[in-house]
Amino acid sequence: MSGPKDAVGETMGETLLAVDGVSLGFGGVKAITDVSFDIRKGEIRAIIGPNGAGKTSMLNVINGFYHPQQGRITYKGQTRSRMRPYQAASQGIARTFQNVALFRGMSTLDNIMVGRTLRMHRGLFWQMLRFGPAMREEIDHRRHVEDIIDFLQIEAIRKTPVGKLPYGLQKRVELGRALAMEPELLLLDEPMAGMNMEEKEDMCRYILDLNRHFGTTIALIEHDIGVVMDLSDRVVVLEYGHKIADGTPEEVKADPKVIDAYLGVGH
Ligand SMILES: Nc1ncnc2c1ncn2[C@@H]1O[C@H](COP(=O)(O)OP(=O)(O)OP(=O)(O)O)[C@@H](O)[C@H]1O
Repeated sequence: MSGPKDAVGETMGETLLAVDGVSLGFGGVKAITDVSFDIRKGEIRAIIGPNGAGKTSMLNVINGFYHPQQGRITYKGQTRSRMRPYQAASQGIARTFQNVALFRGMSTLDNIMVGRTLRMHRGLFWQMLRFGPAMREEIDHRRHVEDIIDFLQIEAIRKTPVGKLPYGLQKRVELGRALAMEPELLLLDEPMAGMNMEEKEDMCRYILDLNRHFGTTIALIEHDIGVVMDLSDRVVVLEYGHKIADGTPEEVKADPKVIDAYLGVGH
């Protein structure tokens, strides 16, 4: 597994997304309380914290799935308190889920093609005729999907129904579907959950390659602290819905609040 990144650190800079004073509750349950942090262009930003800390809720706020009762999200300079997930997607925010969310009966290739639908401009009429501009567009989409299949080294399973694949490969296909949207900001919810050591190392490599070679900004939730420390440029730590720390992996690791709340538990 690679060590901390240096190359990206040099190009990292302007704020891509800012979370400002966000609070989110479900009835009596406060999932997030007055949390602020930013994600800079080109970085890998980890969100960590114990179970129930509000991490997944935060990803859901960022991609428009939940609307915060308080606070705002500013993405590429545009501030919003509400946005639908499809708007987030069309503005370049893609995500994967804690539990794989693929069409299990469909092949790897078709699942990744689904990720392209947002990028298709021609209407159904042209698509049905497979004629002129629609045909050219479909060829472009297929080429893009083939590039993703190459990148993720899943050529051998391109025709396999994803329900038949081992879990680690399903997670890789799900990453492929998110990549098909050509995201500027990629949200990964526990991309390594349930994986063995080798699968984790592979996934780490894909995430780092994506970030380094394609410049994709990544925000990820991950429970494996070793992975977080290796991959991330900066880490935000939540506990019971509150932000308790924010900084480089080294800063966060040394923070007594984090040690008490999180690292102290199993490390
Ligand atoms: N849809 C919901 N309805 C009611 N309560 C919810 C909902 N989603 C989350 N919560 C509650 O909000 C709090 C934060 O949950 P969340 O799933 O965001 O935490 P998490 O840090 O992602 O946890 P984990 O690491 O276990 O996935 C928890 O108390 C959870 O029970």
